[in-house]
Amino acid sequence: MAVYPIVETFYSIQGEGLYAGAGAYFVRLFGCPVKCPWCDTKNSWTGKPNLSLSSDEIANEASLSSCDFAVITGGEPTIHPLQELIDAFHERGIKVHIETSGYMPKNIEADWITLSPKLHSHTHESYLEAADELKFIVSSEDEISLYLEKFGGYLRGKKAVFITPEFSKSRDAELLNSICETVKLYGSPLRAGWQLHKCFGAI
Ligand SMILES: Nc1nc2[nH]cc(C(=O)O)c2c(=O)[nH]1
Ligand code: SF4
Ligand SMILES: [Mg+2]
Repeated sequence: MAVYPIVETFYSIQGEGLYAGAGAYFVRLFGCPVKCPWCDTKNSWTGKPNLSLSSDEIANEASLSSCDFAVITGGEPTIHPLQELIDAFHERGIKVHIETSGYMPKNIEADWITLSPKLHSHTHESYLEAADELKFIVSSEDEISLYLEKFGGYLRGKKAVFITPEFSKSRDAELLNSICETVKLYGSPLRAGWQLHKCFGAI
């Protein structure tokens, strides 16, 4: 049975994306080769994991909560062999959402895929095609244009494409205004994104 390096597991509300506001069981796996300078979970790739848990141990703990779905995040969770963990959740009737940057080629089947490609890192085509929703994390107006130039060909058919301010810029009036103007200009599937859990003081 696979054992996973864990930063933390917790039951909270999904703070991001189309499922924002729903109860979700989070599994934050350790390790990320992408190393974004503004990463808000640097403890997921610096230092060491806090514990190791098997797929059954993780899914058993989640099944004690009332969650409909688990969110496997990181770090970059897809550097680990995830299918066994996904199957363990499914055996217990829990759906699985994955948060990835698309760093690895897609080799898993999940119920929902949130892809947050990064401008400085390679994004595998397989995730760009399969993702249910996209999330562009932006630090400046220029980055909004760069994301749309680089990934504009993949927006069609997505359930939503969020443009979300990087957390230290989440009160930057100029950047927020640029996000609103971009959404107004292009329309669907673009949406202004936000981190709801941080407004609620949740993890
Ligand atoms: N509440 C909550 N929702 C989240 N959605 C995506 C998260 C992530 O860190 O990937 C996250 C997170 O860290 N907390
Ligand atoms: S891909 Fe995600 S976890 Fe990895 S450094 Fe970037 S923001 Fe942090
Ligand atoms: Mg987070």
